[in-house]
Amino acid sequence: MTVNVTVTGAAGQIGYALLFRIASGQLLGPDTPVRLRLLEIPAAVKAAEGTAMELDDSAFPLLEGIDVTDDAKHAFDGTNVALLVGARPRTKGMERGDLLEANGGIFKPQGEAINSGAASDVRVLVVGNPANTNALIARSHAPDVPAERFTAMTRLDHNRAIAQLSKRLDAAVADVKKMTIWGNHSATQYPDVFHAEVRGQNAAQALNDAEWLRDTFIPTVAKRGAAIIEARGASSAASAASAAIDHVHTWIHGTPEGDWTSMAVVSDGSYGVPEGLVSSFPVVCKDGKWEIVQGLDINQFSRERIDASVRELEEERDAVRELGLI
Ligand SMILES: NC(=O)C1=CN([C@@H]2O[C@H](COP(=O)(O)OP(=O)(O)OC[C@H]3O[C@@H](n4cnc5c(N)ncnc54)[C@H](O)[C@@H]3O)[C@@H](O)[C@H]2O)C=CC1
Ligand SMILES: O=C([O-])CC(=O)C(=O)O
Repeated sequence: MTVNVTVTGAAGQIGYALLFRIASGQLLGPDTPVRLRLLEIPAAVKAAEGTAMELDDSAFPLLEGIDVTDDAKHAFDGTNVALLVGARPRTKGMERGDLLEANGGIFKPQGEAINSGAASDVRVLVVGNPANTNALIARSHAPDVPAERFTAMTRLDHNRAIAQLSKRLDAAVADVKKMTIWGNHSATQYPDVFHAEVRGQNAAQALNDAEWLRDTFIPTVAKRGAAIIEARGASSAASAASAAIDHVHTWIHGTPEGDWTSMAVVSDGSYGVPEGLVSSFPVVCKDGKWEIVQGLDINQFSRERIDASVRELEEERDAVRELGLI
């Protein structure tokens, strides 16, 4: 059956890297036809139409149709997978906190449109920053959609952490399992290697280097977004699109046996993260559903870092509450 996929911010740099991969079957699999709905602001509709022309020109066998619109209601009508990418990206020198107000207004009407028109199986991934809190806003305006369908992206952080660890241990990326990102998709995020495994061995033990972990690994992963901006003069785009593909593919098709992934999901109170916050956890996916991995032993070092990132999420929640956005 054909799956309707909505992409917001379709004319942006992530959109440009993402759409061709969706249309080629990498999001949903090689047997699933897809219909795309591209949502943009009026000023960027023409550019999105240009991308749609290129999608046509690629003659993707799985692509059944493309609609470009500036109307959120139309964009989300009957949607099965909604990728909320459109937002104001952080530019040089800008703090993520500044983004809250600029982006909050976008995600309220989009949540309402998802609530009123999306398919009953809709799955939502928020990529646009501040992703966790934007997901919180969208979710709070979609009371009829089950909370577990709203997620935010920390898969890029997860992939960055795997890449850094595999380099350090001279291991293949595929040899790293059970990486975890906790908390917010921001510089306070906590990439946790204490439960990770490299070639079957505990990663923290394999590293045996608390200093590198604390002073190099964690800040490198947590500040990678800023480092890319510094280097490219623009924020991560192809790697972000790749992580969005990974996130939804894993959600639908499942995590491999003996592994898990990281997703920011609506907290049920697990690991002391207040209920309702959209926070990153280790999750396993099966049959199109995610579940937080339970029972992990959290040491003091990890506890402090998880708590700090969760505190930031609470502050963001309080700020958008004050702005009347939730
Ligand atoms: N969660 C994550 O790991 C990552 C998140 N991001 C975030 O993703 C977002 C998009 O990044 P880029 O594509 O590089 O930005 P971009 O500026 O190239 O594109 C954003 C697009 O969104 C559109 N847009 C703005 N408001 C909209 C609305 N209300 N409805 C529909 N479209 C709208 C703009 O017209 C623009 O075309 C940014 O917020 C960025 O910070 C980027 C990298 C990683
Ligand atoms: O900070 C940004 O705008 C881009 C971002 O989220 C990342 O690269 O992780």
